[in-house]
Amino acid sequence: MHSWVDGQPAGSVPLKDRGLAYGDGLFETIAVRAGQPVLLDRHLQRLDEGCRRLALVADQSMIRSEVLAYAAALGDGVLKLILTRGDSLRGYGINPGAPVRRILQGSPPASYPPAHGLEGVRLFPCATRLAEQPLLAGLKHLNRLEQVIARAEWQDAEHAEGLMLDMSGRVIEGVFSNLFLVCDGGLLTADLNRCGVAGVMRAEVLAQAQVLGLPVTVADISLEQLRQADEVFVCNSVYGIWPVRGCAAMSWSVGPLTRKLQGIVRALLDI
Ligand SMILES: C=C(O[C@@H]1C=C(C(=O)O)C=C[C@H]1N)C(=O)O
Ligand SMILES: Cc1ncc(COP(=O)(O)O)c(C=O)c1O
Repeated sequence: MHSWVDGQPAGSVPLKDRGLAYGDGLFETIAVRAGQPVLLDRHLQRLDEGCRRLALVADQSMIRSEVLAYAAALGDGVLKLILTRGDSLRGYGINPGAPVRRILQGSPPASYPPAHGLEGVRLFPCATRLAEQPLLAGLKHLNRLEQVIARAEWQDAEHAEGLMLDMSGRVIEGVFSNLFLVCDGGLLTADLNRCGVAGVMRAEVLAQAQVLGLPVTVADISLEQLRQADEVFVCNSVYGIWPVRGCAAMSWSVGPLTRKLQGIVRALLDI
């Protein structure tokens, strides 16, 4: 399907776009089923928070309308929404008059091997560490070089995702997913106030855990806590939940809490 730029079919953006020059913008990757964007409110909430923190002035109701119209035309697939701070010729200085640019791209449904969800995955232990930057932590901004470098660390099919630590060795997330541990019947996921992306699926899993009455802890996680977890899973907005069976010398069984949450998320994503 054709991409849209500022609500019009288009295949390119100007060379002066600040998203290209500086990664000055935000993005959302949204699963679309039967013409409906899945978890749209959560995506738009994160985008709104990103706009607030980056002082990007965007018309949120126009964005919602465009996403709904684009998703309806896409049917089933993945919708990528990019907002950039528009154009500037050179220099970091912001041109307050430049309107925020809206880019919508559609792609077919993700084609991950079904075994990832059924049998679980292994994580590659990435050497690339996440830098701490509280100003940007949690946002899905366009500067994703750490993930690009980390994803280039493995090519084999044995590893479906990578494990990323911060500079102090804390366990943070996957390269394109968030990470959960099941410990003593409750969920533990990393505090993302220093680095990491606060995923929409992570937020949904936390909300579902609350509905199920599960104890939830958001805190710093050590490698030793990861090793001793009863179950481990990763999640994102596109594939839902993958149980994790191993990472380097660590291994886990696929357990009942992971399966329960996976079932709930599968129903949402219709997969
Ligand atoms: C990096 C993108 O999006 C992330 C990656 C995936 C995926 O590959 O499964 C899913 C959702 C996003 N968190 C992208 O370019 O869309
Ligand atoms: C670094 C990182 N963490 C987590 C996620 C998961 O985010 P979401 O659940 O919003 O797809 C992504 C998705 O791109 C990501 O790139």
